[in-house]
Amino acid sequence: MPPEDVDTPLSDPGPGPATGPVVPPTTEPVPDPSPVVAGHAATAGSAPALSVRGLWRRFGQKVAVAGIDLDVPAGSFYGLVGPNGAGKTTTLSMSTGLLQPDAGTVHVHGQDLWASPLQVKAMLGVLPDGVKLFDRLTGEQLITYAGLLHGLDRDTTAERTRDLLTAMDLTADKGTLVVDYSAGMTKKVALACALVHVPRLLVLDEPFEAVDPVSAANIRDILASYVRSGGTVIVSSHVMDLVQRMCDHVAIIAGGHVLAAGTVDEVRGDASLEDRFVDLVGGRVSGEGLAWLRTSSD
Ligand SMILES: Nc1ncnc2c1ncn2[C@@H]1O[C@H](COP(=O)(O)OP(=O)(O)OP(=O)(O)O)[C@@H](O)[C@H]1O
Repeated sequence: MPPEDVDTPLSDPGPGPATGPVVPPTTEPVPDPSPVVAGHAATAGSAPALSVRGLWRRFGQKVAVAGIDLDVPAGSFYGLVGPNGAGKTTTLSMSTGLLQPDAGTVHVHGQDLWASPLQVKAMLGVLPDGVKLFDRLTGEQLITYAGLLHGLDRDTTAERTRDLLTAMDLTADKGTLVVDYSAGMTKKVALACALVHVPRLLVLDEPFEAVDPVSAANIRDILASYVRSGGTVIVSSHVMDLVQRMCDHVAIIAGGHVLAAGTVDEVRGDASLEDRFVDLVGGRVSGEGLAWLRTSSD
């Protein structure tokens, strides 16, 4: 039986102490995952990092997610794209234990999320949409709190907190209350909290929204390094160009359904991802529609 909905990623301490650097070392990169189409087997011999089957969620009369199947290969950098209201956040929330599905199963590295929520959540780093944080803590305190909740010892937590503050360009503001952070700073400190315990699977809902270009480039480097070392990242984004450049796999969802999924090259074919997205999703409207919006009287 699934647990009740949870509204903060910091509410579940992961078991066991963990050690090691904040971002897994890059000295032994793992090879890129082999091409996979969602719903099919992942890299031979290993369970997908995330496997969802028949995921459903309704809000009143609105079906937000209508029976989604998705396999995210271990070691992939996976983009989840779709128009506003497509069901991305609802899918990611159900895939990370933040929202109870009406039906369907979620497995993370082969383990059933709802049967073993604590074990599975210890493998997850989550940046949810509309992050709810303990914002009366300073940035430094918040990352420290996240590390300790996940069972890290104090020295490891302090070291990683320092490194993460540097990586997110938040060192100068480490003593500022999170409630006084800008939207981008809040996003970055939340991302630091998601990384501090070195999860096996990072699930990031719109991680670059409101983040400045330099910080975004730094975060992309951190995530790319994390993937090269064997971690798996799922990001939702509306920026097709970014997903095409950054991700190796992508799923396009709309209306609570998966329209296409696979490697980025498989999904986009000969077109750009953006053109493929518009082809599949449709919805372009003529710019001639808002005649009253013209400022010239001509
Ligand atoms: N708590 C809720 N109560 C009622 N309806 C909801 C709720 N959460 C989501 N929905 C509805 O479910 C649908 C999917 O929403 P969701 O937030 O998953 O979309 P999304 O793809 O993340 O959109 P966006 O790109 O705009 O963030 C939308 O129609 C939305 O209005």
